[in-house]
Amino acid sequence: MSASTTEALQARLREGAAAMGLELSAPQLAQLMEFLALLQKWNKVYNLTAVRDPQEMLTHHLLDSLAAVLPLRRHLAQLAQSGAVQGRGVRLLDVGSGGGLPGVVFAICCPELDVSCVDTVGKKAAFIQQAAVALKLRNLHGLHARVETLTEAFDVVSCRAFASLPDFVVWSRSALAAPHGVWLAMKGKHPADEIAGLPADVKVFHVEQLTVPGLDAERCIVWMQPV
Ligand SMILES: C[S@@+](CC[C@H](N)C(=O)[O-])C[C@H]1O[C@@H](n2cnc3c(N)ncnc32)[C@H](O)[C@@H]1O
Repeated sequence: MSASTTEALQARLREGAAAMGLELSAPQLAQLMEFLALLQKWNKVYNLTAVRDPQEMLTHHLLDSLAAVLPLRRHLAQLAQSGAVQGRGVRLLDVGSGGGLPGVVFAICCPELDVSCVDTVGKKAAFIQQAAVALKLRNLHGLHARVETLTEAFDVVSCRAFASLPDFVVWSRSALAAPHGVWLAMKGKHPADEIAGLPADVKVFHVEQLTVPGLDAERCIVWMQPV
């Protein structure tokens, strides 16, 4: 990327974050830009995303993932207040993370959170490990596994563009900490049919509309918990 392209992207990132009311430090903005460059550089090798244009990567991947950060920060604050995770850090599992979306963005924007990105494709998990080293993110880990095989307990289990809500919760249930664990599913338009197909012991407690600057599309988070 040329210096002028990088500058223009950086300005759009800063403006997008500000439009969402998201406070990011200068080092966090720099890490997000570096992550974008890594995605661009390694996409051909690792086949991380079908999106190739850096401008589009910024809106469709970075800003789209950033839209979930304020809701996530709010949930982390509630979790801390509840005392459910006293004496340890909060752990998040990003399922089918691919090139690290939204997991890497969460790890950058929430340094107190320990983020594991799981994917069945080994080279994608390897890319996450490589990104953790390059971006000096000690709170980021790449796991090469099928989510169904995980048994470690995570306080938040997220996904974006992964599977239907019923498949997501059934496949990742063994990785959700009881009783306080929640699922955070990033979706397009309100997925009423998928919600209707959820197992009876999973409750949707909030469908949160999101606005992504520069993206003319419906977005929401479906928050769920076991009952
Ligand atoms: C469409 S991609 C989405 C990637 C990323 N979350 C994003 O928003 O760009 C779905 C990813 O899920 C992974 N995947 C599919 N089944 C899986 C499973 N059972 N466990 C873990 N990862 C899985 C695939 O390898 C793929 O990388």
